[in-house]
Amino acid sequence: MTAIKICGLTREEDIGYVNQLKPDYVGFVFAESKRKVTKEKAKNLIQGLEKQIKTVGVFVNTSIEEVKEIAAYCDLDILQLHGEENPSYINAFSQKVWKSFRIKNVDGLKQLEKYTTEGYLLDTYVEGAYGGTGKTLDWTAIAPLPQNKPIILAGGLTPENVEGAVKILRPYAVDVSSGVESSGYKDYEKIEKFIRKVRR
Ligand SMILES: O=C(O)c1ccccc1N[C@@H]1O[C@H](COP(=O)(O)O)[C@@H](O)[C@H]1O
Repeated sequence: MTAIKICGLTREEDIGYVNQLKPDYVGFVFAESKRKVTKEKAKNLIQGLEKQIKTVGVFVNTSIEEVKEIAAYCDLDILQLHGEENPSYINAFSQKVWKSFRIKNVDGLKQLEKYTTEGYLLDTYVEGAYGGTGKTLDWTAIAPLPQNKPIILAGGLTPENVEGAVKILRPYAVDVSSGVESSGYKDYEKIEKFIRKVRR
């Protein structure tokens, strides 16, 4: 079954939503973003999270020392590196790493070959932005995905389009932030629908 990550949790309400709906992973953004949380806030939210839900910290070109400090402080399970981190950078951590790749077209998939990592996250290339844009990839243009790598599909997924994306690309996991928000906050109904569409 395709795993699900709900990214960009910022409030105690959000923790209540995911504890009920049980995605496999939830994400906390430590990079510059409208969803950015401090390590203290993230730790506090994580303390209220059901133990079976894995935690992912999202970082963009942060120093190794700072990522290590936040990961240990919040006891993160996975580090999602969403900037220009190079292949040697990702070997610095004891946690599992998901490296993000911003994809313009099928040629963008060549970047994955340079990295050996636990997960390969594909996000839509948007000029001047690192992620969380809500912009959708052209999935048919990048199909079929490399079968020898765990791919996490991200970028503009919504409760309406996720089923089609999974059918076309069969990723290991799907990752959503903007598509399950209303007025800038996580929306219970949208998260419920997103998870139902993936798992049915
Ligand atoms: O969510 C953010 O604000 C963010 C900021 C900087 C880097 C990554 C970010 N989020 C990740 O972006 C993708 C796509 O999100 P969306 O569904 O298109 O909004 C996803 O992997 C988020 O984890």
